[in-house]
Amino acid sequence: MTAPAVPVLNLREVDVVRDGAPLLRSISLTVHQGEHWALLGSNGAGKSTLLSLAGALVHPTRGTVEVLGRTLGRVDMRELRSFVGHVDPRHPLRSPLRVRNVVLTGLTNTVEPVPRHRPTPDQCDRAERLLTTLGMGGKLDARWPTLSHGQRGRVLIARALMPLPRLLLLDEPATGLDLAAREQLLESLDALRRDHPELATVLVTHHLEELPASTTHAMLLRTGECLASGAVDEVVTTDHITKCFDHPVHISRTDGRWAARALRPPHRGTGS
Ligand SMILES: Nc1ncnc2c1ncn2[C@@H]1O[C@H](COP(=O)(O)OP(=O)(O)OP(=O)(O)O)[C@@H](O)[C@H]1O
Repeated sequence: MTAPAVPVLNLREVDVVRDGAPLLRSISLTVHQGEHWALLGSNGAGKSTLLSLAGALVHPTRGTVEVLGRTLGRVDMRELRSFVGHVDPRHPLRSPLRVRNVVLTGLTNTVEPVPRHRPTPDQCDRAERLLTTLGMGGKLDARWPTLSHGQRGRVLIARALMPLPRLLLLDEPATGLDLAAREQLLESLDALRRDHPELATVLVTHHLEELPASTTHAMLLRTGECLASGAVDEVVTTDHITKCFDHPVHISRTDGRWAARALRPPHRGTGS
């Protein structure tokens, strides 16, 4: 009998308190390889705080957080971080690096290339393959400042994947994208998940329309507490989302994708 795989991420009864304010309360979450979680909730619900725990950027105030089997507080957080892909849409690159070189900075986890670091031919091939999977194969030599927001987002995902992370964290990756760019990004994420079945991902968003069809699980956060968590079709329901956003909405799923529509109060006619 094989031993059960160690979860990629495991939070048990986690509280985060900052300046006396509870940001997360009693959160438990277990993510296994091959699972693709959506973290949903309104502004200030605690999604980014939870993602910071998963990315080994902050410690919990109470409870236990294990990232890739290592317990926060007992490991070198900086080293652990290098095994987690974290896509930050506010990537602070200013120089006109070529796309392939932006992706290679993922190996050193730096914004600019490290002067004496020479990637191997295998690593260069891998950067190209990732960019191709993400639909950027035609832009390998384009310069960073010339890319659109959507193209930058896809390059940053390839960059985060360079060190072969087992966990990829995506903080609102579709924010600010136009319709076509959003759809391309979501298709790229679906393709990535197909090509890397061992990868686990956690994606934060406010918008159900920004969930890739390959999403397998979801957690709903409301003012720092977990409202529902588990298989996506049991969690992303009209009832749960209405409670989560404190607003009456109707949720539908078509061809794998979700849509939310606000319910209006019944129209009162003026006649009779
Ligand atoms: N260092 C801090 N000290 C005090 N409060 C904080 C701190 N960091 C975040 N907060 C507060 O914690 C709450 C949760 O923040 P967080 O960024 O995790 O929410 P979020 O769900 O990601 O929100 P959004 O969707 O708006 O990005 C917010 O009310 C925020 O103002």
